[in-house]
Amino acid sequence: MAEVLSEAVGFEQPKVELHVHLDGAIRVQTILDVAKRRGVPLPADTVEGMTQIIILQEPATLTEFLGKFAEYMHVIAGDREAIKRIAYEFVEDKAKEGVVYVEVRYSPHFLANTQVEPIPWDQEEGDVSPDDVVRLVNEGLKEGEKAFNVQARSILCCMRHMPNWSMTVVELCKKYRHEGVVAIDLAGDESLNTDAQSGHRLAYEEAVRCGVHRTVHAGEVGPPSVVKEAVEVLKAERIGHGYRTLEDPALYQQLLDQKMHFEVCPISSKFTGACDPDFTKHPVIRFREDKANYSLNTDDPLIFNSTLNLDYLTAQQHMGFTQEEFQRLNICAAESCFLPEEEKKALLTKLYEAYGMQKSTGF
Ligand SMILES: O=c1[nH]cnc2c1ncn2[C@H]1C[C@H](O)[C@@H](CO)O1
Repeated sequence: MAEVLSEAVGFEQPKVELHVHLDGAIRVQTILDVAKRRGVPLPADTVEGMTQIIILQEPATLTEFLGKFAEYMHVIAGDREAIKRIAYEFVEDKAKEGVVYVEVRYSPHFLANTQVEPIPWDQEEGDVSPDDVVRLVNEGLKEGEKAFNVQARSILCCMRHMPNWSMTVVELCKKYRHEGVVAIDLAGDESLNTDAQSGHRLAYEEAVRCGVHRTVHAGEVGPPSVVKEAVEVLKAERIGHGYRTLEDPALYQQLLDQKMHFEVCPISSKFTGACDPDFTKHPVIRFREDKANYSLNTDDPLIFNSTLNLDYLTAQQHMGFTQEEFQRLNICAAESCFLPEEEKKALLTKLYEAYGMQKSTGF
């Protein structure tokens, strides 16, 4: 897919990306390098070979997609140098894609090998805790920001199937809120667990109490009731994906009225089976027609073998998106980002200038 359209550029102006998983955006070369250094055996020893193993070749289910992380997470998890490296390289990759501001998310527990129960990816116990992971990612992002002139912030993920991790996640959000962590998320398999368990609810209550920003994966493959719960119970300020909101017209209208932000990931939604693979039927077309508040994002470019440009090109070539709409949705993304107000204003000014607009004549 990437090869066919690789020459064209969908939107060349500065972009904002709000929904991308750090552990779904690792370079294959880095996985190979780290595996070699640590002596971890892999089923292939070339970028091409490992890419074929990691990527989803055809539309699948969210559950099948989530299984792909097990192909390589054991290589990176528990290794300080690797964790910092993936964060740094991530910023470099975003700079090349023309992103000026990004919020990148991950589960600190999934990259740890101690103080996490159970220890993920069949690792032996080591000495990298979820707290260490957050510090290492912060360092990598900060160094990347300086080197590549991209503003990068992070979001820490709770995992649907691990409610016992969630209080630690919110505590880490609080601890590192002045070092680049801007919000909490709830990710994972919505199709297995449609009601948020009490561990997640308590963590989100604490987030509200402490002014930690909140986003929730909801309505990606789960029914509109998951979106409703995200908004009403978890007090989500943004919705990850949210496609199935359209099945509940009253809920959709309510979210339109309150200008809820939908973090849309077109290519992802095809490969996870969240949406019809025919892009001309994609929910984001309806979002566009209704002038909803939404952004375009990659989600997990490693596993979809994609780039942000490919998401924009897809919107342009299969859904009739215009440059003007790309500008509008990036301004929506900046307005809905989790930066403090002053920094958000500066980001908006940067976009208005790049797009040649007066702030007052925006959309
Ligand atoms: O699209 C997604 N939906 C739900 N969960 C996801 C998606 N992409 C990645 N994840 C999970 C797997 C990652 O290990 C985790 C944290 O980034 O979040």
